[in-house]
Amino acid sequence: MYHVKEAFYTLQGEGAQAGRASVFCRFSGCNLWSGREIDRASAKCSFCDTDFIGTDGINGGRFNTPHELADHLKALWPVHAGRATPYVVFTGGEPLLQLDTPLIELLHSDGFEVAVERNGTVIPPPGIDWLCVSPKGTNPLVVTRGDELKLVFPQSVAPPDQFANLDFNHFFLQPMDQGIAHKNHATVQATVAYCMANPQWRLSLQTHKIAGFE
Ligand SMILES: C[S@@+](CC[C@H](N)C(=O)[O-])C[C@H]1O[C@@H](n2cnc3c(N)ncnc32)[C@H](O)[C@@H]1O
Ligand SMILES: Nc1nc2[nH]cc(C(=O)O)c2c(=O)[nH]1
Ligand code: SF4
Ligand SMILES: [Mg+2]
Repeated sequence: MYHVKEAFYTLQGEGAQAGRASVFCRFSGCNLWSGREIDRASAKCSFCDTDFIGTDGINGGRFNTPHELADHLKALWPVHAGRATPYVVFTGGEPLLQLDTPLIELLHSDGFEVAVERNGTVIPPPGIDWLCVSPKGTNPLVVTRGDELKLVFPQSVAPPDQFANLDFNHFFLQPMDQGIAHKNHATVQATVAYCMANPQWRLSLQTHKIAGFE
């Protein structure tokens, strides 16, 4: 049984694939936070910007089999998509608590590329086409390779230096959203300054929030 908070068609807003049309599947639940505000301060990840409790979001629900969920996600990709490769992004919550090989294989057999946004503390199944890892505080990474490392910045206990030599093709810093408009905000300025002083790192802005397309 899969628990999905919400699923929707949009553009990837962040990182190296920003701007790409994507079906998002947001799984319910996370291993680093209950999702309840009352637990936030004591959670292993305390700056989360997402509601991932329950299955009550748009196109959310419980799915008994990988076939059911794959069909549900496939139906969100536009029929007249031309030459674009269909793309699904699994996020959450922590998607690797639920994503498994049968679901990945079904999506592959229908031509989808499969991407994952993960916190790095859960071992992924094989076959994922695009792995984004976003380390959280001192929670140990169980896998230190992937396509992109996207660190929310700043985290005092997780400075970028700690990750700069890991086996990734892209290194991004994403300003921590604290519910304040991005423009001219001190966190964005600090992130820009860090990337300018350490050009291995690139700026990732959450474009869906800035442009308001979601
Ligand atoms: C909500 S998380 C879900 C996936 C997974 N649990 C993870 O943490 O990577 C999706 C992305 O949003 C980022 N994120 C979460 N809270 C944020 C915040 N307050 N500001 C900026 N990015 C944030 C995460 O680091 C991650 O890259
Ligand atoms: N448009 C859009 N892009 C995203 N990239 C990563 C997201 C996430 O919450 O994992 C996200 C999201 O929530 N919306
Ligand atoms: S690990 Fe990801 S989903 Fe879990 S609380 Fe942190 S940002 Fe949110
Ligand atoms: Mg998000």
